[in-house]
Amino acid sequence: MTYLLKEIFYTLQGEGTHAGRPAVFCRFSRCNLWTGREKDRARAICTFCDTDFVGTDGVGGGRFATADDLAAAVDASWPAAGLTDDFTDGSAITAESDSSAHSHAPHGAQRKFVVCTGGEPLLQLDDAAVQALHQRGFEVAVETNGTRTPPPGIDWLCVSPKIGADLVVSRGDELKLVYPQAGGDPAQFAELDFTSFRLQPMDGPDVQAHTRAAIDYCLTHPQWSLSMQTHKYLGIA
Ligand SMILES: C[S@@+](CC[C@H](N)C(=O)[O-])C[C@H]1O[C@@H](n2cnc3c(N)ncnc32)[C@H](O)[C@@H]1O
Ligand SMILES: Nc1nc2[nH]cc(C(=O)O)c2c(=O)[nH]1
Ligand code: SF4
Ligand SMILES: [Mg+2]
Repeated sequence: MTYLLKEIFYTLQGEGTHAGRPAVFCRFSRCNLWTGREKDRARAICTFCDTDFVGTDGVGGGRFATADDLAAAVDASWPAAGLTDDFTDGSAITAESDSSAHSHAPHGAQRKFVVCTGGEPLLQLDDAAVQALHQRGFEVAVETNGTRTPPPGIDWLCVSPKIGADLVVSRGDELKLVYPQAGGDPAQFAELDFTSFRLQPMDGPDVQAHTRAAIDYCLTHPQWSLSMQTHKYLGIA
C-alpha cells in the first residue's frame, strides 16, 4: 500500500479536546467529498473546507511505500531526545512520581501524539499504518468525516459529520460538528455514542456570526461545548 501525504508537520493540536497538545499532523491527500479544486467547490458535497489537501507537495509530504516508511517520517517530525523519548512507553513515569509528593505523572509524560487528518484520512489509513505508528510509540488520533469505517486500534477518534454525506461512524471519542451547516441541526447527532459533543464555528467571511451562533447554541444546549480553531488565532500551522 502506497500512502499519499500532502504534508507532515509538528505543531499544537488547535481544535477540540486536545487543543494545545503538541502533535505531529499527518495530512493525507484526497477526499471523497470534494476534489480540492476551487472550480469544483460549489458542486461538492462538502463546500466549506478550509484545507489544501491536493497532491503531495507540502512540507514533509510525499509518497510512502510502506506503513513503516510513513511511521518513520512521522517519528522524524517529533522532537528528538529529552524527556519525550524516556516517557514513550510510560516506564519512566513510576520512578519519577514515586519521588514526588503527588501521584500524578510528571510533566513530559504524555505519549508521542500523531493526528491523522487530510483530506479524508480513512481513504488511506489502514490497520498496518496504525500498528506502525503504535510500534514507534505514538498515540494515534484521527480526524474524519465519518463516511468510512475506521481500522481498529485508533486511540482518539474525532468525527465531523457533513450534511449530505452518509455517516457510517456512530461512535467515537469526539463528535465535532462544523456549525452552522444548512440542514444540520445538532440535535440529529446528539444521541450518537460519543464522549464529547462540540460545535466548531464555520470559518469563512461570516466566522464572527457563526461563532456567536455556536456560543448561543452551547449555552442553551449544554451537552455541547465550543471548539475553537485556536491555531488560526495563534498564527501557527
Ligand atoms: C480539513 S478536515 C480533514 C478531516 C476530515 N476530512 C473531516 O472533515 O473531518 C479537519 C477538520 O476541519 C474542519 N473544518 C473544515 N473546514 C472548516 C471550516 N471552514 N470551518 C471550521 N472547521 C472546518 C472539519 O470539519 C474537520 O473537523
Ligand atoms: N494546529 C492545527 N490543529 C488542527 N486540528 C485539526 C486540523 C486539521 O486540519 O485537521 C488542524 C490543523 O490544520 N492545524
Ligand atoms: S470532508 Fe474534510 S477534507 Fe473533505 S472537503 Fe470536507 S472538511 Fe475538507
Ligand atoms: Mg486544518
